[in-house]
Amino acid sequence: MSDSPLVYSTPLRSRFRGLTTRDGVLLPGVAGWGEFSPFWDYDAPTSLPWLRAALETAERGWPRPLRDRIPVNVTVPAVGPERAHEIVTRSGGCTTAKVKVAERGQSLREAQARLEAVRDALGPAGRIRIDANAGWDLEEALAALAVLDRAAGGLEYVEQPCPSVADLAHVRRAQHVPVAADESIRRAEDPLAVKRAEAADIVVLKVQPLGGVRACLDLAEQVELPVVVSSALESSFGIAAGLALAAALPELPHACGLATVHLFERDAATTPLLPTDGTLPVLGAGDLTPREGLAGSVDPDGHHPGEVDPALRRAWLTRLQEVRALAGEGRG
Ligand SMILES: O=C(O)CCC(=O)c1ccccc1C(=O)O
Ligand SMILES: [Mg+2]
Repeated sequence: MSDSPLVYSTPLRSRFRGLTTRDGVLLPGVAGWGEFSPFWDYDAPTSLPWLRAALETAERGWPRPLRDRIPVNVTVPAVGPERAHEIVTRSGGCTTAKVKVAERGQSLREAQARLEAVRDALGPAGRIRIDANAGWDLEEALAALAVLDRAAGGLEYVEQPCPSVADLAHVRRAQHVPVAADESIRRAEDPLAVKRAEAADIVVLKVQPLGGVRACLDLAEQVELPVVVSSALESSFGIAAGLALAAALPELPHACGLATVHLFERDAATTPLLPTDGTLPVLGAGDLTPREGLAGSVDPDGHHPGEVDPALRRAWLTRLQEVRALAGEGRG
């Protein structure tokens, strides 16, 4: 195993979270390669749990799994109905779809058409959940949910309809679609506020933003609500950590949001974690191998003709150093 960090970078097949590319670092360790890929708009303190998660994977590995395959949802970005239909049809057998709604600059009609297309592709037995990424106020959420629940032929749940915990609680009481909390957990000072306010039926947990598999297991135990493990739009290395969490949870009643590697044009691993029969396999921390292209072989002139822009590679190594320095302070 190489002993220096590797940087990956890939175009996305569809715009996602306003992004058209995704990149990150793989950190080597005795247990395997850990992914560190905080979004570029996150500062060093916000990126600290992401580093803890990467170091857990690289140095310690993961707790013992209780299951060996994890049911996953196909993730449908805020695309047009034809593309949405195609994504679901080519999902690798997923019977649950998670559809992005409340996209800035789009109308409710566009979300409605997307949901109709997804229902058509899934058939009547499929499950459909939506993610509004906190894009609605309370009034908009209630109006949109009535329309979208009908367009989807029934919703499994709505993820983060509104920004505030108080509004999540209100949405939950005012209509029948169950509510899942995402940003209210991973971006909150106090992730247990959701539980105290009875603001959600389900919590979405993400390994990197929440500081690792073990930190998420602790949180799941405290919050006492069903968990859906989801991706932070990571390469297969980050996804494998999510699968390890899903595999270690005492109960897993819902499909997880870990089938996002299809959104990458190039994964960072030699064997991408794409679903078959609607599930992904649970791996060990050392089971994935970085693709050759990431290393960027050094030619005799000292140039790096690898696929990753040298300036991007330097930017990641600088960022890694910054967050590592912060982690060191915390310990001292
Ligand atoms: O849950 C999924 O199916 C995919 C993951 C996903 O939607 C996501 C990916 C990156 C950043 C935020 C989110 C989100 O759930 O809001
Ligand atoms: Mg979400």
